[in-house]
Amino acid sequence: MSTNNRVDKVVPVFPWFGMDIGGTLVKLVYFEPLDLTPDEIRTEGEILMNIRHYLTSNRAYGQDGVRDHALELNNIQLGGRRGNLHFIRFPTSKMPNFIDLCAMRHLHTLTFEIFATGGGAYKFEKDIVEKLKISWCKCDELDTLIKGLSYLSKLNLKECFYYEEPQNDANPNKHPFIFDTKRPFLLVNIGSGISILHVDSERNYRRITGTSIGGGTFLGLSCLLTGCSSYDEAIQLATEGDSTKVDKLVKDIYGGDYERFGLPGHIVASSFGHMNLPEKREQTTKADLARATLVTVLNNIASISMMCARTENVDRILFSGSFLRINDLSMRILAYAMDYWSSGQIKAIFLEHEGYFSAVGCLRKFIMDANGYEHDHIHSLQH
Ligand SMILES: Nc1ncnc2c1ncn2[C@@H]1O[C@H](COP(=O)(O)OP(=O)(O)O)[C@@H](O)[C@H]1O
Ligand SMILES: CC(C)(COP(=O)(O)O)[C@@H](O)C(=O)NCCC(=O)O
Repeated sequence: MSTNNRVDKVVPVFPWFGMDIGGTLVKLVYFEPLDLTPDEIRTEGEILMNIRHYLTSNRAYGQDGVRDHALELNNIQLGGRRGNLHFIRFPTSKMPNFIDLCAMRHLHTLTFEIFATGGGAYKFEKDIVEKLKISWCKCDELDTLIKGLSYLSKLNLKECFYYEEPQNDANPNKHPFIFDTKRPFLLVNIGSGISILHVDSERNYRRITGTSIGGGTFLGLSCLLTGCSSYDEAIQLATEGDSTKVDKLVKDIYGGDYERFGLPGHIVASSFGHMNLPEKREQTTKADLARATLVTVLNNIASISMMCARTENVDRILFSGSFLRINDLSMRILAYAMDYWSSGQIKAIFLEHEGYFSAVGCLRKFIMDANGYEHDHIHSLQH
């Protein structure tokens, strides 16, 4: 650690990273300092300078790594320094290659600290500590999720948004939502699986429940049913498909609405309910199957989230997680479902940095720990 005289704060040694090694994707946030002093540049050393140039001058790293350029936050203040925040992802299945690449680029000859979270922070710890010399600090993924959310929603006033008229595809209708973390809300994190949290404040939350039917289910079933091989392809197919060719609707069973219990004819009575009949199977396309898979997963998420919001007595549901990446369709379906089933009482809110909050939370914790803020501990209760 070194002391920064300009702001009288302890500035941790560069490089500054936060990392979330999830069930499907690794999310890496990198803070690129823009205010390096001539002295710092002189002592930075070749390896660090190469890392900085490599990460900031490329948008793709090998075949699998991507820098989400559109999400970059420029010229921000973090830990008393000015810089750009970069958002990078790659598949968790490539984690062993990543560790080897770091060793090849001589990262193991440097001494620095990385705060990491997600299941992979535990699963890959032994390998990382053995092959690289870095100090590996594990953080809880839900603590850092809330920390990162709180930080980014304050930093970026356009972080949160909602749809005014979600069912109207022709109208973007995306509006910024000024988010107040002091009032309770539900946080539904749609990653490989799903965790649902009741958040009272940044320091106080409960994990209410979860479900295994999440982003991994959509991707896995889409690959099985359509032969596609990536998330982007699955989403593209779903956008083009018609789920009513696959799902049995209330009107397919009743010939109209089931009025007594308020079930309109257009809602799904049975997901994939048409697929037992050979003639129906013949009429469906890959796109229809991808769309039905998406709608099945979303209906389940919407119904569990709505039930939780009602029992927890909250009127805002925030949806995070990389499942919502390039997925305007799903956000609109969720927003419409919340609006429809709550008669406008419960609002669905979405986030620009989708799956990156836990990684940002790690970075923030790294800066705070350097400054000895041990008491910034989020109070988490198990259900
Ligand atoms: N490039 C991608 N590759 C794989 N899955 C992706 C990609 N982009 C979005 N997804 C979706 O995001 C989900 C993972 O979300 P994420 O929040 O990163 O969870 P995790 O932390 O479990 O990796 C996947 O299951 C998939 O539905
Ligand atoms: C185990 C997990 C917290 C891991 O997080 P992820 O990598 O999926 O983001 C999540 O997949 C989850 O909450 N699954 C649902 C488990 C359940 O409550 O049934």
